Amino acid sequence: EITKEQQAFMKVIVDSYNRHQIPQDVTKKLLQEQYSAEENFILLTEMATSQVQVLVEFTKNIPGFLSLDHEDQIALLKGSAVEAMFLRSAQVLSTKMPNGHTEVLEERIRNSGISEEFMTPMFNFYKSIGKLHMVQEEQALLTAVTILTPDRPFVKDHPAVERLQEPMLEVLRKLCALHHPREPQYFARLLGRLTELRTLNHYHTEMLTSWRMNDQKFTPLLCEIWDV
Ligand SMILES: Cc1cc(C(=O)O[C@@H]2C[C@H]3CC[C@]2(C)C3(C)C)ccc1N
Repeated sequence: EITKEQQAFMKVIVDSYNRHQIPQDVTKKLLQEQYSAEENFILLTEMATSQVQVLVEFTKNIPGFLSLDHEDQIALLKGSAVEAMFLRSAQVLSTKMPNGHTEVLEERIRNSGISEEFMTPMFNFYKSIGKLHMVQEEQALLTAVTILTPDRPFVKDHPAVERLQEPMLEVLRKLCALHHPREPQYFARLLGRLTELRTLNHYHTEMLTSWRMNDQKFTPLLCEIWDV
């Protein structure tokens, strides 16, 4: 079963995942600020910016990450940011939010200048994540596994990243068996979500381009992480 050192390893990741939540003031604003496409976009920009900050803090605490080649650290962060954000917001939307917040956030996302063709795959993903009823340990480890994907663009030392990702996949597999004993395929379904996540990268790039075209303003951090 899960060994002592795997438990310690998992605790580091889960504590970091829970410690770095999206600041309350951002989620509070979701309910307060008035409701226009412009205002909604500004809120999403704040949310995305704080999600990137949370992502960077979480990533730094993944055991072994800071001992990777520095350029590979950046390549992994930039390559996984969108997926980690969609994962985090899917979890926020499907569990964390006090009831009532979810609908408001969903409405604001739907009315923020994101065109319909990206909305559908995005919300389909949110629904498919919600149906999994992941426990928080699984959410934290799945996010860490996503960040440590060796085949991101510009990653030089693949084997070094694989050596970090493998033990995480092993713990995640055991967790799934532990928390979902009657669903032997649960782990496979979880990894299947990562494939679905990759398709969202493409839609996200289109979202950024269409926002850019409408001359919407981005924050420096979002420009840096997505080279826009
Ligand atoms: C450059 C830029 C990017 C985003 C973004 O990616 O938002 C993410 C897409 C969905 C998944 C996480 C987001 C915050 C979301 C819930 C809107 C939002 C605003 C903005 N000015």
